[in-house]
Amino acid sequence: MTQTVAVLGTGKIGEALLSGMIRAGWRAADLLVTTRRTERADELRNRYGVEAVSNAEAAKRADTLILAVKPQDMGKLLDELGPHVTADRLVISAAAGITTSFIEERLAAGTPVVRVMPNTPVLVDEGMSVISAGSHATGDHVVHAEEIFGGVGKTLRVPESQQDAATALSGSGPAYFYFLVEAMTDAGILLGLPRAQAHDLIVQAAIGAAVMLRDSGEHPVKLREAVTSPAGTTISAIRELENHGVRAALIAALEAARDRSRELASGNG
Ligand SMILES: NC(=O)C1=CN([C@@H]2O[C@H](COP(=O)(O)OP(=O)(O)OC[C@H]3O[C@@H](n4cnc5c(N)ncnc54)[C@H](O)[C@@H]3O)[C@@H](O)[C@H]2O)C=CC1
Ligand SMILES: O=C(O)[C@@H]1CCC=N1
Repeated sequence: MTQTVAVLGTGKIGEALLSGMIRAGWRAADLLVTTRRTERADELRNRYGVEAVSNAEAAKRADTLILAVKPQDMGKLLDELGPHVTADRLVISAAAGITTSFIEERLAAGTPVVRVMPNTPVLVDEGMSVISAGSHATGDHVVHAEEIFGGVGKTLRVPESQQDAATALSGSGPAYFYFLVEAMTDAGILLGLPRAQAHDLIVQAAIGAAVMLRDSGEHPVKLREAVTSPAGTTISAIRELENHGVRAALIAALEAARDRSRELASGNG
């Protein structure tokens, strides 16, 4: 049976997902998008050949609705969708913080809702999407969400109580690595390297380290120890990282992201 999937609120993550679904073999004819601005709708139509419709139209025509608006816009979107979404639709939310119960309360009784926290590497099919079922979602609904998000990376099921933590680690995760690359590139410049060269060296170190983390099966401590020669360069750097509390800073940063995700649950921001 052909399934129609609509992305509601096709901004950064909505478009990343849409482009990934098309790469994964979804037909543009089976995809719908909604946007707030008509210029954005035209852009998406031209770029992907998908039809842009109103939220109400998407609710009528699509079997699966992926809500990709900001948490602060979710209440308004659900007010708009409420009268049009029947309980035979599957609603998937990608919004940080917003709980499945927040959505269930605003839609027809019994509507299945699945909460997913993806991240931007879905753009290169290396995404991580963390998935939780709401109270009316069945195993089949979760499998359907896994089919959609699994086309653009890995998926992981967690209880919804862990979603705010997963958002801090994985949803926001890529930003921390970009931040590190940016800071390390600055260090390269301080040490006298041209910016472009410093950037390339750090990016390749990051890719090499990431592939080793993924493929070697070794604990990160072991991998770090293999780089850290006695009385060598690496240990001098590690001592400075510890002196400056980088480990504690990262723990505090991720805790703050988790707390912010909890705050967003109200939909008020
Ligand atoms: N950017 C990221 O890395 C990730 C974002 N998310 C979640 O995805 C959601 C969207 O985030 P971004 O894509 O970064 O934001 P964004 O601002 O780029 O996209 C949101 C889009 O929704 C549109 N929109 C708002 N209200 C609408 C309505 N009533 N009807 C139709 N369109 C509407 C906006 O015009 C905008 O284009 C957020 O809830 C965020 O928590 C989740 C994982 C990762
Ligand atoms: O920063 C945010 O709120 C969104 C959710 C996870 C990544 N970006």
